[in-house]
Amino acid sequence: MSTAVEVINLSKKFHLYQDRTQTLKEMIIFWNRQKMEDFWALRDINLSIPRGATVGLIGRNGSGKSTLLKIISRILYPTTGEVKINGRVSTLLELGAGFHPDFTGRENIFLNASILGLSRRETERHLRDIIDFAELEEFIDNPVRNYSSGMYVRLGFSVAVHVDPDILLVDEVMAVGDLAFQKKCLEKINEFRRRGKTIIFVAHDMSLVQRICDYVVWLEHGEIKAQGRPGEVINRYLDLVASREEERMLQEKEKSHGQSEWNEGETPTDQDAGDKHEQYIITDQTDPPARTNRWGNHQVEITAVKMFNHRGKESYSFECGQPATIAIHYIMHKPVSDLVFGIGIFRDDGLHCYGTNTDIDHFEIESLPPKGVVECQIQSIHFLEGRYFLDVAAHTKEGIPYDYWTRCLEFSIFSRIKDVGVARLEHGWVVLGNSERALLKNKIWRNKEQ
Ligand SMILES: Nc1ncnc2c1ncn2[C@@H]1O[C@H](COP(=O)(O)OP(=O)(O)OP(=O)(O)O)[C@@H](O)[C@H]1O
Repeated sequence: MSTAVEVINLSKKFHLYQDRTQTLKEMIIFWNRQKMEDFWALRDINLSIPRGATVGLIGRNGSGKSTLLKIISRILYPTTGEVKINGRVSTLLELGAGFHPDFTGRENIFLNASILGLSRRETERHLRDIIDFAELEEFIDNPVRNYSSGMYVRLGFSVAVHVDPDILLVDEVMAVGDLAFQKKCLEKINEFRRRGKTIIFVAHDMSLVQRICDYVVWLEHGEIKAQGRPGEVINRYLDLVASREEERMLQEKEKSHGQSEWNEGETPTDQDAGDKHEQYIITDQTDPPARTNRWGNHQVEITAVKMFNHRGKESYSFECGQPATIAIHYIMHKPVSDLVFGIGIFRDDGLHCYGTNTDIDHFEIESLPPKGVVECQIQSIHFLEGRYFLDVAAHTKEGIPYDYWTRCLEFSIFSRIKDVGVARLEHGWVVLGNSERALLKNKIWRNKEQ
């Protein structure tokens, strides 16, 4: 198979100017003393992309993906190394690149197409298709400075695909368009794949990369961390993202540790507790409480709350569907007979996602040591990707709080699948013909009768 793009020992250095002057006077005096630092955005990249491959460039912000794409499309030049290209390249980089804001959409089509190597006559031949694909008929003679970001991206994508390139380079612009346009872009990309074109695109949406790429290159600090089949590379990348997130959450928890502890003398009364509870519920409708909040009569005190992952390691970052354990450490200052432990999980926009307690779950607490740990063991935490907050409480069966602790900790969920909503429902899909459907109905009906 012949090679479409070959990147050989490529590195790119930027000069970063550290301008420390504060005033005009300082600028004039120190104009030639600006401190300049070298920054290597890419280091020793070697890649060989075969013709017809769809390649995803992944990596965290600032890892060098766009810089690599710009060098391949000859917008930037490498500091060392070289790029060999086999075929006509069309690029869709950041929003509005290659557009003049004062020109109309129509004028920009000609400008953009000429940058991408099309003659005026060729552009005229494709003009109708470009406008139709971009769905900009009504606005095509307006200056593009009046366009929305979605309109910009539609026009840019439309030109980029209609110049009939051999190699299509797309930075993460698809995320800007609406769902209908994203679908159209994907159809076009799939059509390109069928026609054996080479596509290199930058994406943060791993499910998209998984779906359409044959090959993935993962950049980290300007170097290739891994490359190969999408499943393997994406899993390694997501594992690293998850472990960094876990570290961050642990550090944040350590930082906030102690902030929510209450002082002996400040223990609120039951009356205060009732008031605060009400306050909390009201705030919860629109804006979750910004800080942790505690109240109760302190006969049973929650001394610490921790979360653990499926390996039993303390963790505040979980993959959707994995087990999670909430451990509530308590001390009983006075023996109590009707103790209930509860949890509440809130999304960062305040949505109450789940709540339960030992009473609802009919978990009878018969003899409780004066000091111990109660664990809520969740088999699969099915919330979708996002930030969540945990409330824990020890209270009587009537709901009188011994210790009620809102937002006692924050945790995050990440997911390799991009379904939407609040929680993942375990499900499957089947396709049935009409006769099978009828059989199935009969079966369900018979089952009901039994
Ligand atoms: N013209 C420039 N001058 C100086 N530094 C630059 C320039 N362009 C990019 N950089 C730096 O190079 C690094 C890589 O940037 P690049 O845009 O390639 O990253 P990226 O992986 O595409 O990030 P993102 O996912 O946020 O788009 C960043 O630290 C960025 O600040």
